Amino acid sequence: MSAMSRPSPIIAPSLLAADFGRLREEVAAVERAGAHWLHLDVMDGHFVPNISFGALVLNALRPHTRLAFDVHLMIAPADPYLADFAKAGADHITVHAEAGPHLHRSLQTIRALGLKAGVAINPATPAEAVRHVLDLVDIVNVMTVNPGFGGQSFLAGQLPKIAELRRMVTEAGRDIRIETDGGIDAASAPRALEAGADVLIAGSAIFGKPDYAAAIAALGTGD
Ligand SMILES: O=C(CO)[C@@H](O)[C@H](O)COP(=O)(O)O
Ligand SMILES: [Fe+2]
Repeated sequence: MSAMSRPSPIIAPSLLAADFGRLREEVAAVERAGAHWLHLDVMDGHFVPNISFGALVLNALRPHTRLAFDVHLMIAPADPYLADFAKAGADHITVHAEAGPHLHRSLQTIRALGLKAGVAINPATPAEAVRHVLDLVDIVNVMTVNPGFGGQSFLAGQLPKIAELRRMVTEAGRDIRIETDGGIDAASAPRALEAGADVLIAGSAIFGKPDYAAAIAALGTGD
């Protein structure tokens, strides 16, 4: 699809790259700058080698923004915490296919909580891993870095997987968003969109820039 005919992507700034001493202001700033969703990376120091923040931070931010909270759980197991994140204000909860032990059950639980359900897959995980849960998901998150840290380089080898997932989603005939997560900047964004992603998650490429609105515009248009 050409850039001309492609619909505008959803832009989801990743809070992981924000100034943690000024989270409320940072969220307000990306909302003013035109962000569509806020991506919240929850890390447990076990499933991934880093610890970020948990439901208390979502709860504290929830009254201060209308942005949808797109919560990316990099925790294992996730199930004992799903209700906490729902209560704290998550709109979407994404769990990793690799986090186990029962992906199908985790997705059922998220839906039963009344939220949009997402599945994320690591770079080494094939697209096929999500085929049998496509009837339960609203979002597929394709990790374009190894999860755990912001500021890593985009793994272009994941582009064929994004394209394969786009074909699978089209065949499934369901309205499922495909996120590309990690290393997204003005150079990689158009490649991910061309492959079939429709949600761009970006931390450093937005919060690392002085002008958030310009940074968001640069991702959406590839300028
Ligand atoms: O889930 C993750 C990392 O595990 C991402 O959401 C990153 O936070 C994206 O950061 P950048 O690569 O855009 O800096
Ligand atoms: Fe993420």
